[in-house]
Amino acid sequence: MRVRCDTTTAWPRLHRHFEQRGRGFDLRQAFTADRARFDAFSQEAPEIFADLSKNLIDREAEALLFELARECGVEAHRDAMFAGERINSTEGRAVKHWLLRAGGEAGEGDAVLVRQALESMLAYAGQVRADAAITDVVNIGIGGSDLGPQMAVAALETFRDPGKRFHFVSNVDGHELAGVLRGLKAGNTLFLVASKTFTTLETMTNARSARRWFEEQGGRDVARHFAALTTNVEAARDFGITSTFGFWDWVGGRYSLWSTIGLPIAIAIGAAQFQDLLRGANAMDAHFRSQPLESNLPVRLGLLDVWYRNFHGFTSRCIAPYHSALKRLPAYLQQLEMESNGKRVDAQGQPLPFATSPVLWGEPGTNGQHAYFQMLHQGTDTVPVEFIAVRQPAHALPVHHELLLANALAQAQALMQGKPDPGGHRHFPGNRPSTFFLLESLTPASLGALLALHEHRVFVSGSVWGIDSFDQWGVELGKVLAQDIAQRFTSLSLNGLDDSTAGLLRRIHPPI
Ligand SMILES: O=P(O)(O)OC[C@H]1O[C@H](O)[C@H](O)[C@@H](O)[C@@H]1O
Repeated sequence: MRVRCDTTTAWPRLHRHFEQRGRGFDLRQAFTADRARFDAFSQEAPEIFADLSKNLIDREAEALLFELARECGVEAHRDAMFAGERINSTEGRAVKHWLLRAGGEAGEGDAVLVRQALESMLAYAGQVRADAAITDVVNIGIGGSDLGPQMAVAALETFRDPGKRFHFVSNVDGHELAGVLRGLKAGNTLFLVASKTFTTLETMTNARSARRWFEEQGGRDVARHFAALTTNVEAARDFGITSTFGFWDWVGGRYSLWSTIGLPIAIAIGAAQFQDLLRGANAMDAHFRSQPLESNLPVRLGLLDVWYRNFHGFTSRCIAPYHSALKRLPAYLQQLEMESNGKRVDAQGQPLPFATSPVLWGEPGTNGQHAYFQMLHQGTDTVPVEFIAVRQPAHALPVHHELLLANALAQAQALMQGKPDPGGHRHFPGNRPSTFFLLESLTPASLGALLALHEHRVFVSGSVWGIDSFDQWGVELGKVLAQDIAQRFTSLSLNGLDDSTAGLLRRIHPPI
């Protein structure tokens, strides 16, 4: 039974605790008063060590948050997801992306389908890897059919087949596709058309243009040069693609990199490494399913997110990966969190009287330090920062890695400690919160664990808020209106349009 957070007994107690101890909380004093704070607020999880101690939270608040989670039924909700119940209630669907990485276990039903789909995808990836004529792989997809694979292929660059280049075309903006096509030869290119629904305007437009280009370039064998990754295999066949790799409606788009949507990753890193990616995620699934709330990293993070959003009132979170290969991680996490929890009603459609998803944003460090960290240190808003650092570099350049890690540590330290200066401009208030994630090295397994950690953390806050984290109705209206406006380019009609849209359209398309 799901219980919305604001109807629990823990909720008003958290409010009271925040007024008494949370609002004026001082990190520096907290460390002085509690020599065990680092240990109490550190958490080991598969592949990841997390230091939560530099956050504006005390043990009492965290204890109340665990009570909140219990009252909200977060554990039962989690178990319902892992039992395959239709917890995506507004779409009437189960949520089983975790099954895609449950690997190897004897199973039946969907588990068998998963294994077959994975085997055929990995076999195909192997063929492509062995095919020296294919030098360029172009993934055409958007949203979940782009962000996950693009992020992972970049993150795992050191594991990549050096004989192939990877391109990601997502935008309907023809500049993107045209720019990629310019450098390609039809005979050496494999296009992967990635779309869960196989109806998405951007992807279908790009796929049609890619096929036209392929034919115009004298490309023949469409079967060899195009593959489709989709739940709508029939539509892919109608499009003329015979190499199709299916998945299921119980895999949400933003949770789909573990499915056949992960084919570009599998081509890039090979079957064994792709299996490691799944294994790492699976280890985090096991942690999330089995650890008591008090030592459960996704739970601790998800509850901290609730504490910050609903009590401290923080509106955003900065993602600072101190690893340049994680450059697409902030964009990936934006979709994961903001599309999942950017909701203003609960699962029953009732308006929520409290805030939900924060804004996520960020860039790799140290670059961000020379751009917007000014605001993080001295701006008027408090923005919790999440550092992601990797202990072992994958290069042999001396000096760089120590400097990189020193900077990550120093920024977290500076945010917390601050620096008094009566002069004003040089004053750093400090007491600015951060979380520090440390991976031993950036591998398929640690990446898998990091991503699953974030999936489950988003699950936890969404669960406390009582929302359906697995639908995305908010993306529909713009799609419908875009079709209407696109038709006006030929109908030349402004009927029924608001004055601003009509005025702009007249400027863009003068005959209207
Ligand atoms: O994979 P597709 O069906 O093409 O969907 C691609 C993306 O577009 C949709 O509008 C949703 O906002 C995303 O959740 C989805 O990942």
